[in-house]
Amino acid sequence: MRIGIVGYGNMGSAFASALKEKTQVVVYDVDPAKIDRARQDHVATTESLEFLVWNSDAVLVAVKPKDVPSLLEDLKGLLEERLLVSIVAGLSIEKIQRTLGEKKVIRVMPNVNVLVRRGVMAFWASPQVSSEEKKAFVELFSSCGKLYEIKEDMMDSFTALAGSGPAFVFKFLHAMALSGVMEGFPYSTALSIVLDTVVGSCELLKEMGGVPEEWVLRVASPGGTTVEGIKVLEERGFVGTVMECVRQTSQKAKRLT
Ligand SMILES: NC(=O)C1=CN([C@@H]2O[C@H](COP(=O)(O)OP(=O)(O)OC[C@H]3O[C@@H](n4cnc5c(N)ncnc54)[C@H](OP(=O)(O)O)[C@@H]3O)[C@@H](O)[C@H]2O)C=CC1
Ligand SMILES: O=C(O)[C@@H]1CCC=N1
Repeated sequence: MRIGIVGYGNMGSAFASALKEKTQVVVYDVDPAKIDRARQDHVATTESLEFLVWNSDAVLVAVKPKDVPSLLEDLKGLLEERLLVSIVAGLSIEKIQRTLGEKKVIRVMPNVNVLVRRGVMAFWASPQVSSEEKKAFVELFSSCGKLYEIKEDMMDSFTALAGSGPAFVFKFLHAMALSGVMEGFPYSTALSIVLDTVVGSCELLKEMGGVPEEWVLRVASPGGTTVEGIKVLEERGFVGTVMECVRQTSQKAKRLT
């Protein structure tokens, strides 16, 4: 499955870097600086959308929601039997088909971790996509990380948890690293300590199983240090704040396009 990527920004470049190891990839971007960057990254480029489509089996749409309407108009009439893979947040298959007609569309919600082949992605295919095409898509995109097939009505929730999720994790990492600075460590040392702690905790949970709260109790010794910190998180509504953060993010996805 040859892939043509429209938009070489954060996500287009992440997918290009992962997919070019597995298949033929060509990218197109309206910004000449992005085309230059793609060339520096040794990714094949084109300055023509037509060329990109004609030389692809699947076209990956990686532009911002505001740029989608005009791009879909440009793709109309070009796509023919090719697959359209959209990673645009909040953009339903129905909205895409309203412009393009009943084309083959796979809606994907990835996250930036595709850059290191550890993406967490969900997808949902329109009925026009054959089981062979779906299989080929799954095989290829699995090289970018983990794929979940979910119903389209859960896509906005997935966007909040996994698509935006890395930003929330990075905010937490920064907060912990700053705490380390307050305790007297240089920022870089504090960040390294925090990263190792977070990665180790995730690996422990994945390997040993159980739910996070069980492990909280294993860390928090009776009358010890940890429980003092937990009390502050409880008093300041940490869990509720995170839940509201995900809910607001998910709701925004519904208003995006
Ligand atoms: N960033 C993330 O972590 C995630 C993003 N997404 C989705 O991925 C999509 C892309 O996001 P992101 O990579 O961050 O965006 P970026 O702005 O980094 O990249 C988009 C690129 O597409 C270019 N572009 C705009 N219009 C066109 C066009 N008609 N043809 C070709 N290129 C065009 C833009 O140029 P210019 O800047 O000049 O407009 C820009 O270089 C969004 O729809 C977003 O919802 C999904 C999951 C995660
Ligand atoms: O912030 C956004 O709109 C996109 C979608 C998920 C992550 N970034």
